[in-house]
Amino acid sequence: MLFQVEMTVNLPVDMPERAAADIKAKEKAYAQEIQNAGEWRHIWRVAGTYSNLSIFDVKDIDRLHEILSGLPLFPYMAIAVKPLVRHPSSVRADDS
Ligand SMILES: O=C(O)CC1=CCC(=O)O1
Repeated sequence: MLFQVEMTVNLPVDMPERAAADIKAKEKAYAQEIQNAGEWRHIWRVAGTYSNLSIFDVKDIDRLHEILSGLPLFPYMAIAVKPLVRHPSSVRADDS
């Protein structure tokens, strides 16, 4: 199943710089692991924001929730999920 996910990060203003750098490094490692596994298909920065737009390809919504709730930045993010289905006018042979 394909999902579009928008994540907006809101770190507390009083979070020490070192703690912020550490959590961002953990987030990157986790995100790259899921990308390499093929479940996190795209991640794009929304220009001018601290948000990303991502596409996930997972077996079900429970797996998506498992991934998202495991994000180190999860406690500091607003997340919006939209399920996607194939568009009848798409010229792509698959859903890549
Ligand atoms: O910086 C972000 O948009 C938050 C984030 C999600 C995965 C990642 O590596 O950073």
